[in-house]
Amino acid sequence: MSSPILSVTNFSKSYADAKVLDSLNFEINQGDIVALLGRNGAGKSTLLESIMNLRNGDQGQVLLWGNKWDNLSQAQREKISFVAQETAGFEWMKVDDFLTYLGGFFPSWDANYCQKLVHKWNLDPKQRVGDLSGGQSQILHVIQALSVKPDLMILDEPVAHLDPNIRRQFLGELVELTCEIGSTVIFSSHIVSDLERVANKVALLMNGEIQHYYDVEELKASIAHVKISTEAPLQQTEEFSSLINWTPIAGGATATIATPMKQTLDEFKNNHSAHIEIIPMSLEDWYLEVCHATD
Ligand SMILES: Nc1ncnc2c1ncn2[C@@H]1O[C@H](COP(=O)(O)OP(=O)(O)OP(=O)(O)O)[C@@H](O)[C@H]1O
Repeated sequence: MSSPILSVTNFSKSYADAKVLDSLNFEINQGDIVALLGRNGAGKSTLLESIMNLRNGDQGQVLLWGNKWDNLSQAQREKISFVAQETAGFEWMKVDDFLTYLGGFFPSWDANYCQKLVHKWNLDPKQRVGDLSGGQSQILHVIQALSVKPDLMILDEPVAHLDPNIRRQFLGELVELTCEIGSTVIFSSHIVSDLERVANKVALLMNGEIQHYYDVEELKASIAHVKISTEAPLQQTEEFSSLINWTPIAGGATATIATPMKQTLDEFKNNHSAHIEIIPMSLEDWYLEVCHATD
């Protein structure tokens, strides 16, 4: 088994009296593309910035390649890309000068790839960084992150301002990069449909902890809505484990389930003379249901 690239152990972080991260545990292996989900204010940026050593925790530790940040080698640090949610600075520089300047800090910088992305995503190399729109500025920082050809990429809502076309192209670049050089990626996003396209893991941050951490394909295969038709309203039964919700209706019940349930459903059908309809569910539906269940 490969050892984790990132391991966060028992990590807590408060701002004044408000505990945002609460004894959080989290690991990422090489080559994973992890989508970090959570409501506004859940603490996603705090977690990503803590991983980047931009925030001090109250307790616990963050290890990258088994080392605390201070013990990382220069070579390891140079292979980490970070795009913050808010980016500012270098407003006076032209796009191409800005990228050339930053590229100088990273030995693995791929200038040809960088130029290709600038062209592909229609940035004007001679435009001033300060004059870029919100979306263009995000593209610029995403290009910077990709051009490092990093081992580890940490992206805080990298696609929030991108139009759907560029969003899809960017997500494609992420996948290519992980295939090409084995990059590991963690990105936060509110666009759940995107994660189905690229992420192989999904982590849901709630109440200061990673409360759900799944392999995306396994999760997709195990979640479903079920509509159970019986003669009378049906109260929740013990037969179903891992229920996300259960609603009795006039002729039976509707439920959302979260584990492979073929055998349970068959047994239930026989025991209760019920008709069961299984309706596939998107990850977005799953996310909304899980959040709703905790309201
Ligand atoms: N520097 C700070 N000082 C005080 N409180 C802060 C600070 N930074 C963040 N917070 C608070 O911590 C909580 C978590 O914020 P954070 O930005 O990490 O959440 P998030 O999940 O990234 O949110 P969003 O999805 O809205 O970007 C919020 O309640 C926020 O107001």
